[in-house]
Amino acid sequence: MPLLGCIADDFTGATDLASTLVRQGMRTVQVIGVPEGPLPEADAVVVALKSRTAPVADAVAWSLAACEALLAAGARQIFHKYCSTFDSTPAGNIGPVTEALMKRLGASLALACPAFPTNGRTVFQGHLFVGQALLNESGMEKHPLTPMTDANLVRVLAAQTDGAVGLVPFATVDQGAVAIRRAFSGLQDAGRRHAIVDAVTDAHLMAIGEAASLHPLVTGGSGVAMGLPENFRRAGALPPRDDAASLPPGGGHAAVVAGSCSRATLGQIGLARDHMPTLELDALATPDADALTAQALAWMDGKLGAGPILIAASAPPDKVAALQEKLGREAAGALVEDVMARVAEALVARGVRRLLVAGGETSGAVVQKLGIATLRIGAEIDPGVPWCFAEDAGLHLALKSGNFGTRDFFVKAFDHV
Ligand SMILES: Nc1ncnc2c1ncn2[C@@H]1O[C@H](COP(=O)(O)OP(=O)(O)O)[C@@H](O)[C@H]1O
Ligand SMILES: O=C(O)[C@@H](O)C(=O)COP(=O)(O)O
Repeated sequence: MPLLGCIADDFTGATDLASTLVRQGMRTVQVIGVPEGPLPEADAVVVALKSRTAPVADAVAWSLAACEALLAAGARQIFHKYCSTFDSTPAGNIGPVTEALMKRLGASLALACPAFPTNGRTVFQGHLFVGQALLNESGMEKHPLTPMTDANLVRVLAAQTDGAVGLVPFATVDQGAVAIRRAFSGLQDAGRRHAIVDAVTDAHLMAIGEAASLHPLVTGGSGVAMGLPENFRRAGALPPRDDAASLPPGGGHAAVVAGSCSRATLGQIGLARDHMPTLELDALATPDADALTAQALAWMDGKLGAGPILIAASAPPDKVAALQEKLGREAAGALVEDVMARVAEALVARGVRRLLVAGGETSGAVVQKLGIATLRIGAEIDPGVPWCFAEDAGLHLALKSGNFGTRDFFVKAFDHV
């Protein structure tokens, strides 16, 4: 019976969260899509949805169905995981999904904290920073699907929900769990339904987690989940675990599939070009899924075996914008996702058993195409990106958030499996 039931709005985010929970001593399993049968035995179950950019009604319906399955399995607390860069549109989906879960769980206030200090995401006076830059000057303002043009999270969340949004500021968070809990009560009394919570350090995240021990719903990035396992340990519900991150040894061919257009991923591709056979598909020159897939299939034959290979569709903002102008934002994304999913399927059919996918939506498309049902979580390559094992497919998978990982990530990742 899981103690913590988690609903993640994309697949890289789900492995990021699962990895955090494993590090904090919870046996954690990631389930792909709304669970249909009985849930695997674990301390925490993370349901990975591809709901970040889905229509609001779909995102709400899938999240509620996932919540239902987690509650039926016995989960005592629900965690709604979204991106540490608060990726969303004015329509949602962070606000509407949170509201729907609050109603289902009878929660009168939900905290919202995307901070992930280890990866440079901090929240101060309600403003989200990526490194030293405000969110809207971090490159995220050019994201292909969820451009983030405002760093003021109180304002961003308020645009997505009718529920009033308040702030628990740094000065309160820095005083610890008791002060934070008092601030939650104050906001609730003042009629707020949502509380953006500042956090600059892991100690802040631990204190926020402690203050939320009795909240039926917690929302945020993987960082704020860090403080939740300790609540269960304190209550005597979570025994010590020491084998949480072991996976079977990896083998077979190795490949990277990249569909993220983030600054970090573009840099990683730039470095990997000098280290592995690399194909860069040009979706703008060939805006046709069948033709792009055929190019990739023709190229990969004969390349597999000696070491990892890389196939990328990633492009800089001007080329992404040009393709979107031609096809529309969603159609452009969907076209490239379809190509990358078919490329991944072909790679696996040719013996790839260690597959690294860059990009959240891209990972969702790939994992769905491969028909994977569950993932076991292993050790991290870099913060937020673990190797995982898909038992049903006999496949090691790493799902890299576009923004995560050092510049040599694609090269070093295969030393870890
Ligand atoms: N050359 C391109 N032109 C337009 N869109 C692209 C291109 N390459 C990738 N994309 C799309 O950009 C989106 C990137 O999102 P995602 O995979 O979530 O990456 P990230 O993790 O960086 O957010 C996907 O929908 C992908 O299909
Ligand atoms: O919280 C994060 O930053 C990640 O876990 C995440 O959600 C990544 O999303 P993508 O950048 O779309 O991969």
